[in-house]
Amino acid sequence: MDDEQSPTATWQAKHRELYERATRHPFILSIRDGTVDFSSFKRWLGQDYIFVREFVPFVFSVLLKSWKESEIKSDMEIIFGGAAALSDELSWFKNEASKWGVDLCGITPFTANTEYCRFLQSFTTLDINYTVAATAFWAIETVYQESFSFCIEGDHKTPTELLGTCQRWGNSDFGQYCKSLQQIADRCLKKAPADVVRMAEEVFVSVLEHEIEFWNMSSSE
Ligand SMILES: Cc1ncc(CN)c(N)n1
Repeated sequence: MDDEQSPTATWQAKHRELYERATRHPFILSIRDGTVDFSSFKRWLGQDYIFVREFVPFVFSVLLKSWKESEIKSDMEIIFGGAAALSDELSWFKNEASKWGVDLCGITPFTANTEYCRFLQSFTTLDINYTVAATAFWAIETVYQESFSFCIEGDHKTPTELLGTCQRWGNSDFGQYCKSLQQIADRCLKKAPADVVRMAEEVFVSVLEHEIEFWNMSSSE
């Protein structure tokens, strides 16, 4: 797709500074240069497990909206693929937590996580349309894809213990999946009325802000 006609690519350029703060956060840079504090990684792991549990109903609500509102059948299949993968993802968190000695039952969500989860919940209502929800979904997945793929690209010094985590979201299949979500969002945005496009852009910015806060929370004491 031509970038000039892609609303999502236009926003990535327009909000470049914020976008870089979300996808090149110091926490991610510390993984890539090998200086990461493992206690920060463990904090991220426990908090992200809580987030992903909340992400499940969010993704299924996007799936439901696509079934109701999209005339393109492949949308549902792509989103269902993402939804189905979440079961494996939760198992991965449990496995990883036991490797790192993180007790997932004893974790209290930090404020940044609670606020992000509340934001996710706000999309599950019927009045939020498919275009806006699909844009949020694309943005959430893409921040992780761009962040973690950077940790395994080029001349990285990512610790061996963290390579599996980085590959989970940084692998090329996940990158392709994010591109498919971007195409869905772009197609919907191109035919959406101006107020919906405006709302979707606000949602894109909010996702970036929540992601930055999530990294901040993970990397601070
Ligand atoms: C905070 C956050 N953002 C995105 C993802 C990718 N699903 C995640 N696991 N956690």
